[in-house]
Amino acid sequence: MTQLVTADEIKAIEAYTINEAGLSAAVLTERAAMATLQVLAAGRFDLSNVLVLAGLGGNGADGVALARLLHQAKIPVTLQFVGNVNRASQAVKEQLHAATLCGVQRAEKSDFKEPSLIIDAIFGTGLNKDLPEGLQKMLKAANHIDNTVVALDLPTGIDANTGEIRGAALKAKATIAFGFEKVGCEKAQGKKMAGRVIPQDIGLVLPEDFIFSIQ
Ligand SMILES: NC(=O)C1=CN([C@@H]2O[C@H](COP(=O)(O)OP(=O)(O)OC[C@H]3O[C@@H](n4cnc5c(N)ncnc54)[C@H](O)[C@@H]3O)[C@@H](O)[C@H]2O)[C@H](O)CC1
Ligand SMILES: [K+]
Repeated sequence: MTQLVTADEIKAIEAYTINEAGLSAAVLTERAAMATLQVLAAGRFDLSNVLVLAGLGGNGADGVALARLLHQAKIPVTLQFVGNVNRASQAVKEQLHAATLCGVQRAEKSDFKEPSLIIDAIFGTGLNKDLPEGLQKMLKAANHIDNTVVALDLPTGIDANTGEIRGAALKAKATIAFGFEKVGCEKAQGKKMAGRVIPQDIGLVLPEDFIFSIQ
């Protein structure tokens, strides 16, 4: 059975990796994007027209980095932000700068029927309240369209600890879990919404005395 973690645990491990081991968040974001590219390129997904839906925090930064890597690998990809990019984190803005210089195409609004694959990089472990109404409507509409979604870290709208749906959640065919699978992907509606969970190592450093709360 794969090791499961809570949101607090993964945040503590990430903080230790950044603050003690000295690997920056940007390094971890790049590792997450590279690990995702590896999974996508393994042949199980139709990469003929990829749409990356990016949020404004760490999950979004992963998505923008992935869009850059897909573009550099000559895979057709479009990047669409969910939310006002002017309010994005510094990490997202830095990723967007690099992606733009590489020539990554932006979309303001997409028809969710068009893409061969949708990457959910909107919210991850930082989800802390119900999704905004407008986003709830968008996700519920997307769930009714026959498309393939791969979620980064967690399906957007799923609580990392309880697996509950926070207003709405985007149903994924697969979820790429960075470092360790979040326990919410095995609980309540999280299990159904996450699809096949694929844990991927991103080089996190565990404190030597670290004890997982879920054995
Ligand atoms: N921390 C690291 O070193 C790494 C993180 N990775 C990725 O980052 C996310 C976690 O990032 P975080 O910024 O903490 O949270 P989110 O991106 O999930 O959310 C962004 C931001 O949005 C706000 N927010 C939360 N809930 C809501 C809501 N319902 N409505 C509106 N806004 C909301 C809140 O301020 C959040 O901070 C993690 O999942 C990984 O994908 C890297 O992969 C590895 C390194
Ligand atoms: K996500």
